[in-house]
Amino acid sequence: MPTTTRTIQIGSRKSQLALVQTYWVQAELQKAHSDRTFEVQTMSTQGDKILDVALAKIGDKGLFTKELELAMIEREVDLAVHSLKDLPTNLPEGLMLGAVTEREDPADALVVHEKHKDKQLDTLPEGTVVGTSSLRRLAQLRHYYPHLTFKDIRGNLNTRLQKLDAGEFDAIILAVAGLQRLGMGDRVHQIIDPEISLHAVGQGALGIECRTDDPEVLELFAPIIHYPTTQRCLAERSFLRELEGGCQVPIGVNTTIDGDRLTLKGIVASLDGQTLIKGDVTGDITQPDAIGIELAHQLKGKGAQAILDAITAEFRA
Ligand SMILES: NCc1[nH]cc(CCC(=O)O)c1CC(=O)O
Repeated sequence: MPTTTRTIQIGSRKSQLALVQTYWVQAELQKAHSDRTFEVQTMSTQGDKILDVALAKIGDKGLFTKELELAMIEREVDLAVHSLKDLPTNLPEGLMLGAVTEREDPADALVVHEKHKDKQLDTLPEGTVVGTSSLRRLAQLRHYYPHLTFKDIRGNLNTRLQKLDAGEFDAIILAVAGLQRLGMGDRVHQIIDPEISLHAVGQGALGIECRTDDPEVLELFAPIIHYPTTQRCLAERSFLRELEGGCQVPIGVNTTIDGDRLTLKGIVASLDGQTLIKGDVTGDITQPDAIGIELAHQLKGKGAQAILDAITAEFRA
């Protein structure tokens, strides 16, 4: 009689979005492995605690993941569910990206105050105040809509929506996926065309992090891994890693699959929105890392490094 089957502990941030995502993974794992028990443990991360400083200034590397990673290394939890976009491309020694689940729409959305409900990005009036904390969104939108005024906004999704509805902002930019997962898909006013703004690396996908030395846990992921999403996200993450950028640099991507070919489009933008360096690479879907590296080299050849160096210098100052 197997009376000592190990209970699998899942770590999660406490934000509403993190909890929805974690409970979804817990339920999927439970469905696939009815003989096992999965428990959720929640914890606050640095990124949840520091709310008064612009994200770009505190340096984002692992801001939302560090406490969870420590808990995994100390074996208090066995896996952690992240918005893949918040998971750094280089993980601590002993931890790995064990699974990527099926992606939601990875695009960004315009969400507007009621008074602008008949407007779109290109019809919002001069001086409209648009809230975003993402340099990537800022740089790309500034390029195409220089008449808009961009202002930093922090806090979880609900806080941001409250600030918008209270009139602190005329509009805000959020990930479509986050709104959909929280059952607020009706707040998506306009899905931003990838021709205007490329999304963040890993946006819309969940990444499950675990210990490299725990095959028992790794095996549990097989039924919830989504292969096309995984290959797309591995290419996106390889591109970002090669450019040595975190999620708070103006780097955007878009990936598509056609048969066994994967196309990765990428952009590196200057903060003022003046310079956009774009490119794309198509390769074999089984070689996502090589595709990402090739695109990074292509964009560096077109001047991307100078933009990234200037941004690093600005935020160190
Ligand atoms: N940086 C915060 C964050 N991390 C993941 C999401 C949304 C869901 C996702 O992209 O998977 C968001 C909010 C947002 O960017 O609007």
